[in-house]
Amino acid sequence: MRVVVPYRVRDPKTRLAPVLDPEERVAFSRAMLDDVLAAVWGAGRVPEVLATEPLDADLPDPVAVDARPLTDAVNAVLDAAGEPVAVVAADLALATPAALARLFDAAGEVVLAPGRGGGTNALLARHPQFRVDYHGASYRDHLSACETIGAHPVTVDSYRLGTDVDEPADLVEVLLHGEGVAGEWLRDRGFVLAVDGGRVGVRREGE
Ligand SMILES: Nc1nc2c(ncn2[C@@H]2O[C@H](COP(=O)(O)OP(=O)(O)OP(=O)(O)O)[C@@H](O)[C@H]2O)c(=O)[nH]1
Ligand SMILES: C[C@H](OP(=O)(O)O)C(=O)O
Repeated sequence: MRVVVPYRVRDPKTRLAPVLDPEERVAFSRAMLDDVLAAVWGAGRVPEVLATEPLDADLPDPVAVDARPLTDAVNAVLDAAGEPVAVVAADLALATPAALARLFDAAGEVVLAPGRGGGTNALLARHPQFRVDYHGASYRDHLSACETIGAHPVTVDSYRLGTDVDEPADLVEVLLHGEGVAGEWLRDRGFVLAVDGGRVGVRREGE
């Protein structure tokens, strides 16, 4: 089984622009990538980064470069793989080896780990005809794709795999549940939990 981690190098995490400047979004995105890669290694697998352009820093992991949009780049891997392929998003800052093992070890022709808001945060394609269709309600689209090819989808119900960091509100989860460098990165830059009555958010000290 291969494990592919797609990663958008330039101008990542634009939905975090309200709280991070462009340079910070690059650095935070990279911290989350490092956490995901460490979790894949910890699960006993070798992660293959699928980057939109060459990464400027050396990585112990194989890096392939494909500038095509996410869906096309991942489907090109599936077209050529000839073996099961897991795809794990690089913004799963809560991913742990144990959480990923639930995906990697799950039985099924197509295993899906949905994210909040309808996305597909991670998947494992064993069925040779399965192809991805990311963005929008991709989880629903992937279920439909399974029906079209006659594959039985299995869903991994995981809080850690279900938490992709897209919006400022998601930073709460990283501060509370992250076990890697992304949480440290936020704390080092003054991000703290802000509890106001029944609401939990984040604020940046000094702001
Ligand atoms: N290889 C590749 N990876 C991508 C591409 N778009 C997104 N990704 C990665 O896929 C994961 C989920 O995508 P998004 O949540 O949309 O990440 P993003 O595009 O940086 O975030 P936004 O700018 O807020 O949409 C992230 O880890 C991205 O790095 C792409 O076009 N190619
Ligand atoms: C990869 C994509 O992420 P989103 O754009 O939904 O955050 C998806 O989950 O389909």
